[in-house]
Amino acid sequence: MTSPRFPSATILGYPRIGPSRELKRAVESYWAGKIDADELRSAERGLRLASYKRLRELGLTEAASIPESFSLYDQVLDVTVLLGAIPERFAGRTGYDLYFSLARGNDTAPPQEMTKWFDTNYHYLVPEIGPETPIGLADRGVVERFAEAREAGFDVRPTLVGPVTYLALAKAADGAPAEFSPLDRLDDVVDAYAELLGELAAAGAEWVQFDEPALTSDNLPAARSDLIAAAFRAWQQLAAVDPRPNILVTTPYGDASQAIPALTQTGVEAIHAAAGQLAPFAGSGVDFSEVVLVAGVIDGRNIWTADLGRAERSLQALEPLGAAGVSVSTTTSLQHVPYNTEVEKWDDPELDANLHEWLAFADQKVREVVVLAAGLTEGWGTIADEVRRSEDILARRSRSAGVVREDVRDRVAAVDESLRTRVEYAEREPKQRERLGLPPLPTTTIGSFPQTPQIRKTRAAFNRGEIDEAGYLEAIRAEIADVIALQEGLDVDVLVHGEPERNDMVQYFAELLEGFAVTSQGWVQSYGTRCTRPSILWGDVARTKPLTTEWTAYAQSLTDRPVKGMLTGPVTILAWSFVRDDLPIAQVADQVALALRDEIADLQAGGAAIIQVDEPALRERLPLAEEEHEAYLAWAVGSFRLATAVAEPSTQIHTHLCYSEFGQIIDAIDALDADVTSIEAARSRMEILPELAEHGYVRGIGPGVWDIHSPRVPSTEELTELIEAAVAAIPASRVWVNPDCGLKTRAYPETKATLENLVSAAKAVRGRLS
Ligand code: MET
Ligand SMILES: [Zn+2]
Repeated sequence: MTSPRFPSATILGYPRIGPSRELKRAVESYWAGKIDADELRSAERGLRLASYKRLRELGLTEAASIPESFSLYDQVLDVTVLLGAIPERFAGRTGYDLYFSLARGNDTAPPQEMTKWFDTNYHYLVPEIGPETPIGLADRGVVERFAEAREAGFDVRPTLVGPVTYLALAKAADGAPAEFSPLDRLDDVVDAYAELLGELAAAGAEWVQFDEPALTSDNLPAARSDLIAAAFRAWQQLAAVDPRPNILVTTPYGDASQAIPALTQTGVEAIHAAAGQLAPFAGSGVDFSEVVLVAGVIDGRNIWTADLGRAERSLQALEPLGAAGVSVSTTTSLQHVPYNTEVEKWDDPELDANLHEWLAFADQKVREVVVLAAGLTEGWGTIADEVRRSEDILARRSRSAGVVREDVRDRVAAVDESLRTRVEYAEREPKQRERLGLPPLPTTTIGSFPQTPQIRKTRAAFNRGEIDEAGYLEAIRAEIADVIALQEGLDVDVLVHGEPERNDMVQYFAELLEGFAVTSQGWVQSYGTRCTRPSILWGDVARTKPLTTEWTAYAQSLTDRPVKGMLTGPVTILAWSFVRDDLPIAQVADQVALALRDEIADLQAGGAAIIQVDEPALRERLPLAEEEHEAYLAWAVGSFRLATAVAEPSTQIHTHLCYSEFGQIIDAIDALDADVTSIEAARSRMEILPELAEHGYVRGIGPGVWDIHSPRVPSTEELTELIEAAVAAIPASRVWVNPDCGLKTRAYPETKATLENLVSAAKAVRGRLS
């Protein structure tokens, strides 16, 4: 076999939302009926071509080096449409109507479920596959986009989710037999992909990329060894298709070591993995002589300027493998980082200068890849200046003020187990019961109340300097007063202040703590048209002023009912930020935990009887490799406990988790040692409860009875049933009644109506208990 040439430099994927979120605006305008389908089509096309042009300018000039990684909404949804694997409730729909119905539902059909993509904060739409689901080559978008690019003068590399990963992420369709697994349909998917390969070859595609991150995860329903065996079979079959383009199979996110030997035997021309996972195969006997190794050396998920010297060494370490070729790439798609640091301006001039050189967003990362590829192909001497420059930046970064603070380091070093330990729950419980005097099945909400357009406008006006601080504080106070009055009127037992002062539950804290920077343009797609701006944790974390006490105290001054203090926990603050790479994560987490600990101490001193510390990201960051679970959960749980163990026995600590399949982390949830835990449960109709009961979880639990992801108002009867299901599984004395999550994305009409029903339902069940 002759070894086909793979471009020396590439990336696995590029952000697609648009540098100024143009895609978001176009799609939302289409939904709102402000632009028509033709206008949306031309907006999409414009964005794709602009990306290719930009990537070429940045140095991806070889044929097939630019990935065609655009998606209008989600890359998994794209494959569902490609395969025509459409659940029956969407029958008869086509085009944009079908695509967006699958994503968002319509009058008659609820959307496909959404869940997190591997260990990232990106959400994909879960395919629903049954024994009868149609699967074939139903859509030619991939081929059309290749032709569109070629017509505009770009030789791109079509990129799509691979067959095994697609099915591994699917769930069994409703009504499928119990023993059915979506992976049973692998042959059908492979047939469709084989046909696609033929069409891409006919269109002139030289390379095509298939992403198979499922092969790096132990957290999927199928065992990793089964996934690797399935991939071996699928890729052997696809490699046998003739004619076809050359195939690159990628294995981003987790550790691909287990999958690599099998992939080398399939006949595909190129394999991508992180360089550090490839190098240990030197001398292993695995034969790489027939494959090109596309080595991930630039981290696709962090935002730090790379150490090019280190990257150079990790590329050199691949030489002994004797591969048919080595190319330079990113570890993952760049869809997880913002576009370009150059458009940022940080408010502190010193930080501004520093961060610009310390940070690499997508465009800067493309440059790093291109530089390294030049070193690899033209000799390392040719990039010596760039390597030195990157090393100088890293040296300056490590010496910069605020990166290391002795006071913070000393305090973390002095932490011992006693600081993470409260007295026994058995001792806390009666004290809290007496102090709070709550009825059985107490009602509460998760924290945020609707963020009305009015609040958003006020915040924007404040940020633009159009209203002064006094005016802003007054507006927020008025909002808090309304929310307190509303909850009292509804007869909710434990109140919240509603979080109107928070734009985002992580950014709010990042703005107030030392060691963080927030961006103004650093948008990253979370799902569909939703984007977040992750904060950047660059230095040692310290709390130099209270974070929330003022709002909580004000809210409490308005009512005799308990108002919960409301904080975001250390794991979630880290998970939804870009975290420094120069300090072990466990220490970073403890720094954040100590800052929160001081806040909890202040809230407590101010009289707060209940403090909630949210950890919705606990499950999301569970490492993909099973052998790393224990270490992760140890620091995650440890940091939560360090923050919260400052609470007196009579102070009730709540936590809130959502979006999660809890099974794998039930021990960890227990180990958090919170007095009350609220969890998402409505969508799964309380499925989690028997599991919790079996586990022997003895503290308070608030299974969400209201799915807040849609504006639907559940009836009192429906809510009553769910509460009854809860008290059937768990002793009533421990059950709390609350929604699944915060209400900030909801509007007031459905919020009022549902809370009214929720309080009535709790009272009805309460009445039956006594
Ligand atoms: C994603 S979890 C959200 C928790 C937060 N306290 C809220 O109510 O919005
Ligand atoms: Zn939540």
